[in-house]
Amino acid sequence: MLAPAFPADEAQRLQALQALHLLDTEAEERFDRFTRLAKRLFGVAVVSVTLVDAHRQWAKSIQGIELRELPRRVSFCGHAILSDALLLVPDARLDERFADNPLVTGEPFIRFYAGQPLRAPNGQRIGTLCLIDRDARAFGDEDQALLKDLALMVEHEIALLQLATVDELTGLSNRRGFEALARHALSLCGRQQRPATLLFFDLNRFKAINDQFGHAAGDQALVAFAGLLRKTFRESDVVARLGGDEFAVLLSNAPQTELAGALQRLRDAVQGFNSAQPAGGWQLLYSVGSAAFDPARHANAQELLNEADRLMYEDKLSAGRER
Ligand SMILES: Nc1nc2c(ncn2[C@@H]2O[C@H](COP(=O)(O)OP(=O)(O)OP(=O)(O)O)[C@@H](O)[C@H]2O)c(=O)[nH]1
Repeated sequence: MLAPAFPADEAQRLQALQALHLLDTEAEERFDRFTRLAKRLFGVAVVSVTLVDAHRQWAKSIQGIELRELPRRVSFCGHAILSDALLLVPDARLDERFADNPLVTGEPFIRFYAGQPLRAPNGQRIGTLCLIDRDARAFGDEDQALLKDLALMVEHEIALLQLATVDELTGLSNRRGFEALARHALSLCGRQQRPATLLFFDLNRFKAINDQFGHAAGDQALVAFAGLLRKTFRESDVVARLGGDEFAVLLSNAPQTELAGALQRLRDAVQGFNSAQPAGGWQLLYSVGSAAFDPARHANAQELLNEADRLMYEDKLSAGRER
């Protein structure tokens, strides 16, 4: 058996995959309708929209078998993402890469495999739309063209999803993206009894930046603040622009001590940014409210958000009084 190689740009590939926030999410009709359709069109045993993660492949949508996750080592799709072309294996027993693969010699006894790579909006190959069957079979030009078309439609769906959940200006999650990710993170923290904290940020005197320096400068300030948030918090924290000059960060599994450290790092980073601004230029100022998640008090992410918003407002009032 030949374990799949790692693409030369694996780090960027994984980054593109993670930015989509699709891994370990619930099944969704928008993808299931494609796998159902493909299963009917091609008459194969299994169809999957598979994502190839660092050490595993994970199915966002799968029909025909309950097998959501497999080690990347034995993955057919791991091979398919190494090129833009369809990977066609008419009979796995006759292919030295797969003949003694445990998925061929044992359950589910794969014989036929066809995997069309799926690309993220930035072009990185993140997974496949793939067909699997327990019988060897031919797959002619027409079938190949049809599978490619379906894969393009799945890519389109992924791009739409990204448009709907990502803030175009800053590249952070937007409010809708934040709500989906926060729901997921909070239910995990609730179940595992791990702490989670929500930070609500609002820029101070932001309107003045727009008024004095123009809208483009206002946009730059939003992008700069987003960059500082991203740099300060962990990859696993949810960082979002909720709208206008409002931002939120959800830290999961972070004890209060770590929170204080992160807030201090942000203050330092913002101060560093401001002192590097030209004299007479605009400055980044912000207020922040922090609310610890308590499943007994917060029924959902919105209630946690409301509390953090209220505390942010108190912070803003006291900053105003100081001025
Ligand atoms: N440049 C730019 N401005 C925006 C964008 N979205 C919202 N705004 C502006 O952001 C401003 C937000 O207003 P406020 O929240 O009152 O701003 P503020 O001056 O920070 O007020 P305080 O929070 O009380 O200090 C409004 O003038 C909006 O027009 C954007 O994407 N780009």
